[in-house]
Amino acid sequence: MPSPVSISEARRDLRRQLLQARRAVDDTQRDQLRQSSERLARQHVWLRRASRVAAYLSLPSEAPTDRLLDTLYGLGKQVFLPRVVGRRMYFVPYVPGARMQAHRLGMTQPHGPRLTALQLLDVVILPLVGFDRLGNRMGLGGGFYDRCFSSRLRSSHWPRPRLIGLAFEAQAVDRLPVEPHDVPLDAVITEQGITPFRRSR
Ligand SMILES: Nc1nc2c(c(=O)[nH]1)N(C=O)[C@@H](CNc1ccc(C(=O)N[C@@H](CCC(=O)O)C(=O)O)cc1)CN2
Ligand SMILES: Nc1ncnc2c1ncn2[C@@H]1O[C@H](COP(=O)(O)OP(=O)(O)OP(=O)(O)O)[C@@H](O)[C@H]1O
Repeated sequence: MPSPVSISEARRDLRRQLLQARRAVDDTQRDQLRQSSERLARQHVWLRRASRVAAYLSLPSEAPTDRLLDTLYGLGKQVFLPRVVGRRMYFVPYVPGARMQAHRLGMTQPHGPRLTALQLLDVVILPLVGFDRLGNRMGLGGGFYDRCFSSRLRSSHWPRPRLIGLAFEAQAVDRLPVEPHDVPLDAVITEQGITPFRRSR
């Protein structure tokens, strides 16, 4: 059994490799992911039935959300974006064209009223650094999504929100080393389509 220190070290090494793989993705794959996410926003039952969906404003190397945000908004859904303040993350409404605030690491974040109950969200689209075939995820290492959805680890039944990662196939690995606080995904969307994970079907 590896010690917790070696798990977090293994995650750090893997994070570095996966960030490199993400930066190497070409424009064709980026466009394929834009198309795939738009199609799924229109057709997949979890998104079709959703009224409130949270996503994120993508950084240049991340899985792009521009088309997805436009599509969801155009379909009349209430769309939300994450806002990080200190160690906490919460969600505020997405308003196209609204002024954003510069944040660390080149991220921008919206202002706005905070959504108080996370169960009001039907779907959350998460940015990923990597994911594995069991639905484990890796982010930038801030633990923001893990802390936000940590109560999910203690409940056997959690219908909402569905947690869907958005990533390129190049970000997939067979198995990620996981720590007890890591909150798994219900599905991942890549340029090849959507893959639901077993416990969520
Ligand atoms: N586009 C996008 N938006 C996003 C995320 C994301 O991954 N992508 N997030 C996904 O989480 C949240 C913001 N995540 C952040 C993650 C790290 C740091 C940061 O400043 N990290 C420090 C070290 C952190 C520490 O050690 O505590 C740094 O790298 O200098 C800031 C925001 C919400 N919005
Ligand atoms: N529920 C929690 N309570 C307290 N600390 C937590 C919790 N979840 C994660 N953390 C802390 O956050 C840090 C991030 O760990 P991890 O490598 O899992 O990040 P990540 O999954 O890549 O990040 P993110 O969730 O932002 O995408 C760790 O140092 C961990 O101790």
